[in-house]
Amino acid sequence: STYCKTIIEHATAVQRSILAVNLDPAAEHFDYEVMADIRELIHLDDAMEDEELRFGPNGGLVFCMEYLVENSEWLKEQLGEDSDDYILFDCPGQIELYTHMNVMRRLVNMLHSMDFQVCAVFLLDSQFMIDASKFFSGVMTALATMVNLEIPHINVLSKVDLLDRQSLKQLSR
Ligand SMILES: Nc1nc2c(ncn2[C@@H]2O[C@H](COP(=O)(O)OP(=O)(O)OP(=O)(O)O)[C@@H](O)[C@H]2O)c(=O)[nH]1
Repeated sequence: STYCKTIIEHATAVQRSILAVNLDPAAEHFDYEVMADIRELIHLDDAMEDEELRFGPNGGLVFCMEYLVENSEWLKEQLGEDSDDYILFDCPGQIELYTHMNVMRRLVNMLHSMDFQVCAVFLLDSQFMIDASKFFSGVMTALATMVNLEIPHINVLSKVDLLDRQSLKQLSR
């Protein structure tokens, strides 16, 4: 969400129009306007509070994303027909959606079928880069996501500003 906010602010400063869509059914707040919000279709609470479904947070989130893909007409309607749009989709953070499930891949396929050119921007906490086991975990997670989604993919290190001097040295190394 911070990435989306920052890019939208940058776009405004350079007089480009970038739209945003919230695809996180559990989002509590974000500091930018969206053209569509999955929570209007389904909210995580709907899946967790339903007497029949009785999902926990993870199962509920997967259910919501599958519900979105199965109700693709809703998203198509929200996105409209303007082919020049540049749209940021703020996606949920649960990593299994990207590494070994196919729901986000199905979402990508759906966007492709609507003639969107889709690029993944993978945010990785820079803390992951300064410790050997976390480094491998972060790199392998990014790789699994690339293999799973099969689209152009940009890895972005976030929270670099929070690293201390020692960690920054480690990061450059
Ligand atoms: N200092 C600093 N804080 C950051 C940075 N990126 C994110 N944060 C903070 O980290 C917290 C989580 O960031 P979000 O952008 O909400 O992360 P998210 O992945 O959208 O979170 P979910 O809603 O769980 O999907 C917020 O308090 C942000 O202000 C960064 O680059 N530097």
